[in-house]
Amino acid sequence: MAERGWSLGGALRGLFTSPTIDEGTWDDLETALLGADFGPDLTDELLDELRAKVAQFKTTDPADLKRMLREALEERLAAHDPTLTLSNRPAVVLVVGVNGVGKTTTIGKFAKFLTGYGRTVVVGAADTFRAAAVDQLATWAERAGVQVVRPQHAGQDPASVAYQTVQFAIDNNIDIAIIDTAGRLQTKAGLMDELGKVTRVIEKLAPIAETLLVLDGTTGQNGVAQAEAFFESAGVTGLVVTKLDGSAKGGFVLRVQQQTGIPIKLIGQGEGIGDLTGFTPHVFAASLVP
Ligand SMILES: Nc1nc2c(ncn2[C@@H]2O[C@H](COP(=O)(O)OP(=O)(O)OP(=O)(O)O)[C@@H](O)[C@H]2O)c(=O)[nH]1
Repeated sequence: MAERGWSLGGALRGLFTSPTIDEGTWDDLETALLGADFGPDLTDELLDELRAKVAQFKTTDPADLKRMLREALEERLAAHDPTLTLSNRPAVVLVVGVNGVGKTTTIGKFAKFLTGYGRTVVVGAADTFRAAAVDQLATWAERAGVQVVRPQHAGQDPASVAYQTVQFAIDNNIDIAIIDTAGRLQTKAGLMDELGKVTRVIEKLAPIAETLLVLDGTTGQNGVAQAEAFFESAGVTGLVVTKLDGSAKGGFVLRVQQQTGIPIKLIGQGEGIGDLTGFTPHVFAASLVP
């Protein structure tokens, strides 16, 4: 398996080639986990658990420690169900997040991903604050080969564009309607309330299958705060972590899922249309600790 930028592989290399587990091993492991953005609490928790296991199995072999680390990560990553619930017809997916985290890009990639599984998709441009945002979504829709519902005039109420998108899906028998929303800071109460309105209006036509919060994988504790605020205002059902490519922050994925209890459902690893994958705990753990 090719090593990912967010893998711990590089940071752990020296550690697991030393002949025996000693105090230096634990110091180096702590540095590697903190550097990869697991955060202090999770890092301590992992170190305590691994020290106990190493003692229990009376091993001094770094290869055993490596396997135990991979297993500890996988067990935690698998504590939440990453399955996307898209069986309603139409399945409505609302995509939310702060500015610039990669919402629109994610929607383009997600539309392509779904059509690859034979699903029909329409995307709705309910980001009506910026004309450029609508054009950007339309460009991604074209690349993905799916239809787009645009606002009928500048500044149209985002809830009404969302409604029209779901109506379009119903009228045209389309499987999945994905709705792009404007980026908003989680601290702006008015904008967060607007998401509640978008949700209520959509639900006049169809239940929302998934509300996906897009998080930039390099934002650390602030990403956790974003997840908590959006969870309260918008009832987030899943997280999408983007920009993991070129970041050394793979630990963020576990940290944000563990601290918020919201499952990670998709992972973005690049700006290309194919750079989105489902989240498979086993595969992710094996990539983190190769
Ligand atoms: N490297 C990398 N870049 C990404 C990824 N996802 C998105 N981007 C880049 O992040 C930037 C912002 O992406 P957008 O999709 O416009 O973000 P947005 O959340 O829709 O932005 P607003 O509409 O302003 O809120 C763009 O330059 C994207 O190419 C990713 O997984 N990896």
